[in-house]
Amino acid sequence: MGINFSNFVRQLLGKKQVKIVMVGHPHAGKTTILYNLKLGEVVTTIPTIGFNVESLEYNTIRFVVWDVGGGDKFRPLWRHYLRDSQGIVFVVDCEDREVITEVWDDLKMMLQEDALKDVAILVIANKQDLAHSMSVSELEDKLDLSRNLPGMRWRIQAASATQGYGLREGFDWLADELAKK
Ligand SMILES: Nc1nc2c(ncn2[C@@H]2O[C@H](COP(=O)(O)OP(=O)(O)OP(=O)(O)O)[C@@H](O)[C@H]2O)c(=O)[nH]1
Ligand SMILES: [Mg+2]
Repeated sequence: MGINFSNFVRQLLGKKQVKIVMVGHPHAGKTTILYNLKLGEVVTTIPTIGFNVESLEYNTIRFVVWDVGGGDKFRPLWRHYLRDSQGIVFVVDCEDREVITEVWDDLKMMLQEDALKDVAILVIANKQDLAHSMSVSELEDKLDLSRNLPGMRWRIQAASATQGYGLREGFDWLADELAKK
């Protein structure tokens, strides 16, 4: 029979639900991304105090996406949000070449935790619509993901949350990776 048993059970029980946590520097575009994917439109945002959480439906998966404020006050709390997540979306404002290192150093430390060794990491190289933004290859050099995340699943996706491109491709990759487990 061609039917896979776990898919069959899933059809009976409903979609597989996974927790995704979106982190990044303040102003990187996390909330804009969340609501673009949820509502299909660009909403006016204010800096997130605490978090927003929304569910997004994919074919066989329901993402529960936590968009956590990037401000200094909230960054120490990322670790708690990340703890039981299956996917991490790291959003980078590619127009800003200075701030990335500091946030990446924090996140790299958190990713050392054993509980996170199986997470899939989607890096959104956001604000590609701006003339002087870093390209994907420049960002890849800066983050040095192969060296910093040995053995982990990751992808860098060029995107513009305000223009609406790149987001679907990135989250499709995440859904494919997480459907495998
Ligand atoms: N040009 C451009 N602007 C963007 C893009 N994505 C987001 N923005 C703008 O960047 C600003 C900050 O976006 P937010 O989504 O609030 O950023 P955030 O990462 O949620 O910030 P915090 O909640 O403070 O952590 C807003 O003015 C957005 O319209 C993009 O792809 N291109
Ligand atoms: Mg926000």
